[in-house]
Amino acid sequence: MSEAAIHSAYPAATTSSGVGSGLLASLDPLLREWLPRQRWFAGKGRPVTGFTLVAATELLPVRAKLGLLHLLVRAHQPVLPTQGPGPHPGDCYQLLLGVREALPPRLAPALIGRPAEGPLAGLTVYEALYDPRPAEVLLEALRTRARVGDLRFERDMRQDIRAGLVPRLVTAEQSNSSIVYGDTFILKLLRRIVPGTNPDLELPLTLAREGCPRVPAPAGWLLAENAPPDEPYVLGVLQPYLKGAADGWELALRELAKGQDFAAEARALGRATAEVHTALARALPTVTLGRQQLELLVDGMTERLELAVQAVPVLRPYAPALRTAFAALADLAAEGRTWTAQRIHGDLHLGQCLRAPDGAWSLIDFEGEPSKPLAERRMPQPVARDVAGMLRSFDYASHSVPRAPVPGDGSVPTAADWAAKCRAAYCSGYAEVSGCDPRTDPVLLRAYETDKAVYEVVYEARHRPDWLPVPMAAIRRLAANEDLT
Ligand SMILES: Nc1ncnc2c1ncn2[C@@H]1O[C@H](COP(=O)(O)OP(=O)(O)O)[C@@H](O)[C@H]1O
Ligand SMILES: O=P(O)(O)O[C@H]1O[C@H](CO)[C@@H](O[C@H]2O[C@H](CO)[C@@H](O)[C@H](O)[C@H]2O)[C@H](O)[C@H]1O
Repeated sequence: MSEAAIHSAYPAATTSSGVGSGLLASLDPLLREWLPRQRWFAGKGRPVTGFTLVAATELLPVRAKLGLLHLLVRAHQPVLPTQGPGPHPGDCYQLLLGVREALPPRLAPALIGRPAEGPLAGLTVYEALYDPRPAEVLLEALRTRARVGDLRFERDMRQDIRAGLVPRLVTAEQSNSSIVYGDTFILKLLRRIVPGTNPDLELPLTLAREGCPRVPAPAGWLLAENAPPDEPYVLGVLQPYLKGAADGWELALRELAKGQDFAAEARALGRATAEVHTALARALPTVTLGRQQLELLVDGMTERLELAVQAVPVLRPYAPALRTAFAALADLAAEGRTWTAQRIHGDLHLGQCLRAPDGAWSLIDFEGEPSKPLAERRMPQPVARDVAGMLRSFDYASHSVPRAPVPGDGSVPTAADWAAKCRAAYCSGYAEVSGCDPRTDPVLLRAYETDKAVYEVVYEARHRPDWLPVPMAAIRRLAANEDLT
């Protein structure tokens, strides 16, 4: 499809235009009900009290047989005491809405509703990504570098993107939404949108330029320009699809269930992590963290702990002991220790690692912790933070597979043995490539593992309460200062 065939009717950033507000008013009651049910909705547990339209673009005309609306919508919610001082404008979400007269039965699960009034009155509105046709429009727009209103579709011309690749929506649990095209490319559409350079595009582009093969090189990307406050929004990234790849989490659970160890893969993962870190340190600035910076880092960890205690009160009894892990780091800084910081992945765990059928590992999803401000996610940090994320993940895996009771005579490895072996192998692999074994800095590692476990407690309480016992078990061990490596 040519750019001309993609129709743009609404002016971009239609916050105050008559069409824009009429459109949102008609969608408001439907979105209030539908949005909080989505896996990627970040404001769970608080009602949505209203919406503001940030931008609306008509990718296919809504009065045609099939309409496609691209919306950036700010959802307003009551502010939590833990959110600190404002302003709190509400989270901005990217929505792709299909519009038809009636939904064919195969699209029934995608239904959002039928607006009673406004420009869409009498039509059926649904989640467009379930529908192949709108998904095709997105790929075609990337392929042809279309510009529609303020939407800018870009691509790397060195990668061949064939026309007509068949789309399918990824149904796995994720924080955003992804579409696979013909088992060749995968398009991740970010859901909670923040202005500015998004590391999910920035870091894979940087690594591709560095020739690092551990990350699929972006083939296309979608931006919104001129969105307030005048910084582009990164809305999506197209990357080569690693066909037949399995993620580290699936593989680890499979091996655990069979009673097999995972040390060889853990070592390969350590090597892959170090390759990525080494390339990032080459390409982007590194800084030295001295006493002052360390104090800020430790303050951040401590503050996150305090907020977590308020949000998830079962943490409270462990808080004093957990604080000592952070204080020990501050003590080292006070003695004059310094650390190097660089750009890192920021939310590394087994689910972010894909093993191709040939055994090669790739890292994906460089968005960082989605709940953190973008500026914080893009700050140089010690590599120990990513390492700690992976170490936590081996622990998560070992606690997630129900196993028959083990004899206790050492003949069958316990979950703890399994995780310990993975941890050691991962650190050895990391050291083989980087020349630096993360275990030689146990205070830093412990502080980051504690910080991560605290994050996980909040994450699980909010998104998957059944999983809460997994990070809580780690919290108990970290608080008891048990040897983790
Ligand atoms: N390049 C890729 N090749 C194959 N599968 C991928 C690729 N990138 C992501 N995936 C799969 O897509 C899903 C979502 O990817 P991810 O980037 O982690 O999204 P999110 O940030 O929404 O969690 C994961 O299940 C992952 O395994
Ligand atoms: O992959 P995302 O960017 O969506 O990351 C978030 O969700 C993860 C869960 O899907 C969560 O990871 C936690 O659970 C994993 C098992 O499902 C485990 O491997 C990780 O170690 C654990 O942290 C992640 O923290 C969150 O940011």
